[in-house]
Amino acid sequence: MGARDAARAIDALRRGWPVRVQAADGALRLMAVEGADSVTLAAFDPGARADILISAARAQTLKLANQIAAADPDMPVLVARAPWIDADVATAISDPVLDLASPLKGPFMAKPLAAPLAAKAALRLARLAGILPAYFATVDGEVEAEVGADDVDAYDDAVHLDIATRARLPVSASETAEIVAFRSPDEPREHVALIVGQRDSSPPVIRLHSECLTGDVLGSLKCDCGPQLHEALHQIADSTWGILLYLRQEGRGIGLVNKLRAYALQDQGFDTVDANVRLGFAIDARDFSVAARMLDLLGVGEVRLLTNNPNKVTGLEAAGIKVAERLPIILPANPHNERYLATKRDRTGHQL
Ligand SMILES: Nc1nc2c(ncn2[C@@H]2O[C@H](COP(=O)(O)OP(=O)(O)OP(=O)(O)O)[C@@H](O)[C@H]2O)c(=O)[nH]1
Ligand SMILES: [Zn+2]
Repeated sequence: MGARDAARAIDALRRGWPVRVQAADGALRLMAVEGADSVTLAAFDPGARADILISAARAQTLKLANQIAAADPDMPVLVARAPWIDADVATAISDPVLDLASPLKGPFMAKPLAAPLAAKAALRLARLAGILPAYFATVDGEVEAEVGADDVDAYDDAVHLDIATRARLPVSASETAEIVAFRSPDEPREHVALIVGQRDSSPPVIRLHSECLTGDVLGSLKCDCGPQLHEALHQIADSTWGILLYLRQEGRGIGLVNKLRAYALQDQGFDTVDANVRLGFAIDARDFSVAARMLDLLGVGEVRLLTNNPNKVTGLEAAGIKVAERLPIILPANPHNERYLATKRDRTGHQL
């Protein structure tokens, strides 16, 4: 059933219920380590035999990666269950934020993965669910939801997006603005576009803004999102016409809770790139084809893009939108986001 199965599996995982992930090479029965306690773990795995599936990056931190000679550096790793590994120890194995507070005891043993494709799909599913990429893993037993590796990919597919509704929305940057909401039958995040000014045949000034609750709403000084959002709206309002696409890609696509985990790691000295990697995620998990699909639905094929991020330009172009011009959007740093901006410049290719 495609994305619908992925949606059910995501819902189950977030509730701490077991799911089965199937791929061409086999299946895994899984329960998220996040939120598991002795009661739910005993129900999932009465014999206390479930192993623990973690990301390659986490295995590396735990010095487990070289126990298994994997040709693929992104291959998840299965940590063999030992009698002393309970829900708390499994949480410590999974969550790098706890490393300073509770140094890991070990020794941990990695064991071969019987279904590597299923394991990889399980980690993709964790990102979509916004949970830590770590599971208790068995093969047999009851589950709440079953999902195939292809279903996981279908869930992320922007093609099913459609315009749900539109309305006039005067905003402080411009009284001539219209909001357009987009919906996908497959997943609940609702992206929106704010069209500002009088549409004509010239390419609009566009900003792709990825959601940042802390910056956009709370005025966080750790990033540049809030000021960029307002600056973008004003630059768009000063142009003939333009569109702000507000994309529900919190935390560069890892979700709010995982972004806040990344912040906790930044409090311990890691930068924004290393924090993501340490959690077991890609440096940037966003897919800008969703923005291209939104522009498509708005009948826009060519844009002038407000960004410092070359990946946004290539992402849009790869999805068929012509980027006639890149317009920089640079704002003064503050003492709290200086390092973040420097990391974007030095490690993720932002042109700052
Ligand atoms: N994972 C993670 N996400 C972060 C962190 N700081 C900010 N973000 C997220 O990063 C995204 C910032 O998005 P944008 O400003 O649209 O993109 P950008 O890649 O900085 O590119 P620009 O167009 O040049 O601003 C938002 O989704 C934020 O929630 C962090 O330390 N870790
Ligand atoms: Zn931000």
